[in-house]
Amino acid sequence: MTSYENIIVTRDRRTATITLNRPKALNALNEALMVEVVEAATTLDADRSVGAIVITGSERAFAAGADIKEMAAQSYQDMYLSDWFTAWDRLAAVRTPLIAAVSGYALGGGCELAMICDILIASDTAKFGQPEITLGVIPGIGGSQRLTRAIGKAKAMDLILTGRTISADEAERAGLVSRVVPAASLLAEAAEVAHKIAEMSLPAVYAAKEAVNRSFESTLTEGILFERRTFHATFALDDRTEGMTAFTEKRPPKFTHH
Ligand SMILES: CC(C)=CC(=O)SCCNC(=O)CCNC(=O)[C@H](O)C(C)(C)COP(=O)(O)OP(=O)(O)OC[C@H]1O[C@@H](n2cnc3c(N)ncnc32)[C@H](O)[C@@H]1OP(=O)(O)O
Repeated sequence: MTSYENIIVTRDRRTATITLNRPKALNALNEALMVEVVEAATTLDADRSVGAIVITGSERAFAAGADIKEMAAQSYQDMYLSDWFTAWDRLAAVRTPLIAAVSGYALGGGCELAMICDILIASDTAKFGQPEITLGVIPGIGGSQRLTRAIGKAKAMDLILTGRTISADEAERAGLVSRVVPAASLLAEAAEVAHKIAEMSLPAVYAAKEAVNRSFESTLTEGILFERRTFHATFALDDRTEGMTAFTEKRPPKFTHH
């Protein structure tokens, strides 16, 4: 496994965990950290023995946002010519399910990173927000789009225009978070979810993730057709035969991920 400066990557059975590790800066997302997260996630995504990836931070901060100190000296030309933040699109293209395990601050880019993930598990200490407006800028890693799709226009406008921070409970009520757990059990809960997903048929999991994500990109009619055709395609899988046979034989399935 590659060694990294700003993240730690660990493996456990068919799952992996990427831990953001810039504690002195509350895991602020500088360019180096961004490149490392994207490289680690795409490498794990290409490894068929990995069925789910957890992304987490520390107890105090998942990530306190994009690195303000790094951005402060940048000009418009720097941002535009380098297409700053475009690397995060490669994380969004990862096919392996991504589970964000969020404790403490998930602000600005930190909240946006969590929203790129497929399942967002928060500890009861988590705080979410898009405070970019307080810096004279706006979200830049998809916050205005993903937050609005997750919690609706009224609430997204409230957070993005005022920069206010919300608790884990408010985030769960708003639909941003899949579940809220005590801080002490956050990583165990995320690992359990990851292991459960990783036991499923990998191609069926990829197909399910793709179908859900398609709902954000298409009309209802197109999305339903995409789902139906993808469902039909699962009948080509050995795992589909195994799953249905195992059910009729009243035993757990043994998926081979084919
Ligand atoms: C612009 C786009 C597109 C996206 C963005 O994400 S912009 C950033 C959005 N995030 C923020 O505005 C949050 C900034 N951070 C804070 O408001 C506070 O740090 C806090 C409320 C999260 C925590 O406050 P606390 O008093 O507990 O801790 P600090 O002493 O303020 O922070 C510790 C240490 O971390 C550095 N830090 C924190 N956040 C960032 C950041 N986003 N970028 C760079 N550095 C950050 C902070 O400066 C301090 O380090 P020093 O002691 O060395 O100054």
